[in-house]
Amino acid sequence: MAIEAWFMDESKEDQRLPHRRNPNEPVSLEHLAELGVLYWHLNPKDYENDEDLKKIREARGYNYMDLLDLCPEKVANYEEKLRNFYTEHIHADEEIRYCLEGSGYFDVRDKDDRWIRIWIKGGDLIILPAGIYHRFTLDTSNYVKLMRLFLGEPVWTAYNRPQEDHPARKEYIKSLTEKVGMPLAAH
Ligand SMILES: CSCCC(=O)C(=O)O
Ligand SMILES: [Fe+2]
Repeated sequence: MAIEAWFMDESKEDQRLPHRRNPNEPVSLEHLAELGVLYWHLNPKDYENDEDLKKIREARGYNYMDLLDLCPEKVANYEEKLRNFYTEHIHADEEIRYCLEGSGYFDVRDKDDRWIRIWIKGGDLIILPAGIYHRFTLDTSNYVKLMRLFLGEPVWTAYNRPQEDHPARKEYIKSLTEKVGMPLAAH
């Protein structure tokens, strides 16, 4: 089972609705990989003893881990946090999120600045590269439990758009043009 992703419509309706275009315009995992977005599906049941998760963490150096249970009872300044999550931003580092329960939407910008909506459910682990514009919202189920992973001391600082001069943004743009430029360089 893989995640589902699609190009968003332009409607300003409730952010927790799917916002699919009509007809639906799906986005493949390959397209996401071109943007530097990586994905795994794991078994979230016994995550503390999961060998697959352990391998990914070891391979990528994710020594830090914590859990974020996104519900009003467990999160201080819940509404404000949700507002910040849905404000378009970048980070200086990767954003790594593993969905253990519930579901939600990660929106990322593609090369042409279109929003792609990625529907995360239990078992989905995604990595957003440093410097990619993105945001997050709960869906209509209104609940998600996420594991946050990080390499080293965690830094959660969000830099809201525009950030064209931020080193991570410049580095990300460069990584995209390098990927696109490769076939041309062969001539
Ligand atoms: C709820 S995790 C995703 C939100 C986000 O983009 C962030 O924490 O930076
Ligand atoms: Fe983020």
